[in-house]
Amino acid sequence: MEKEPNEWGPKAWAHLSAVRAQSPLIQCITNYVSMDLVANTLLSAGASPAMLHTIEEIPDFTPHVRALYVNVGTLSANWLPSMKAAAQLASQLGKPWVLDPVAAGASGFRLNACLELVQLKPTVIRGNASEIIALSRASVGPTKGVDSSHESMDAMEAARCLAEASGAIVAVSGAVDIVTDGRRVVGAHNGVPMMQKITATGCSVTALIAAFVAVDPLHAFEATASALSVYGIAGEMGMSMAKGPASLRMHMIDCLHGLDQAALLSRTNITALS
Ligand SMILES: Nc1ncnc2c1ncn2[C@@H]1O[C@H](COP(=O)(O)OP(=O)(O)OP(=O)(O)O)[C@@H](O)[C@H]1O
Ligand SMILES: Cc1ncsc1CCO
Ligand SMILES: [Mg+2]
Repeated sequence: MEKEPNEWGPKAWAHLSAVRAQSPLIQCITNYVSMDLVANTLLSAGASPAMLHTIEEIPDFTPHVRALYVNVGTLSANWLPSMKAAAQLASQLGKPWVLDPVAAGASGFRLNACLELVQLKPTVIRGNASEIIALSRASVGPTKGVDSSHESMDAMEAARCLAEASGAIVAVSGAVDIVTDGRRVVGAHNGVPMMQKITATGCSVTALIAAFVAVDPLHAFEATASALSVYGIAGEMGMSMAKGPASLRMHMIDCLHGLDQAALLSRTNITALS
């Protein structure tokens, strides 16, 4: 899609600059597969990651973080109480927290856990299309007008309903990343398909959303779209040097770290979808 110059480039630059200037501390309760890439993505963006998940540490540590990230990728029964305790504390303290409902529909246990976490008022929920459709169906029932066989259209409607019902900003990643608050819908058109061939790029962009929301908690919708676009730009720039997924992973971290204002302004591609 043709890129439209609009106010989003300067917004995304302001968010990335604020993360670099403030280095917000982000607590990550994430899956074993993603821990390394999530921490390195946050560091390369200028944020400060801390992978603490033991329930005994939450009362001391969570009050000091700027945002919390919860990801259910390798969920087990003994981790769920930590996730819920940290989310509840973040909500009580007015700190933003972001949920990644990995494989939400894979089992009853996982779906129930995600529904319980949604009850604790995440600021943002980011998943792929099937995760958001599964979570939305389980929370609000089948979405109306789902006569489309096009997954991204279904996902947009599911995201809108989930956002309305939960009060969260909902983001769906894909060829075009969709972001909605239940009323507004924007699409972030950056990124390359090869990003899907690296495990935990989705987990990592959700962590980046947490860092962007940490520095602009009153504009979580804008911060979420900015983070998705910035991560996509790192993918595009990294792809020009990559030989395959493994080198793309490395180049994405380098490009996120080195991303300058000119490249970001010329590449940010966020448009209204409604
Ligand atoms: N077809 C595509 N074209 C461009 N970018 C894409 C495409 N598909 C995904 N992406 C980008 O890849 C990143 C990961 O999104 P994806 O939808 O693969 O997440 P995910 O399924 O949750 O991944 P994981 O669970 O492995 O972390 C996002 O930044 C998204 O914008
Ligand atoms: C592969 C995988 N399995 C559980 S979590 C995870 C990382 C991507 O979400
Ligand atoms: Mg995922």
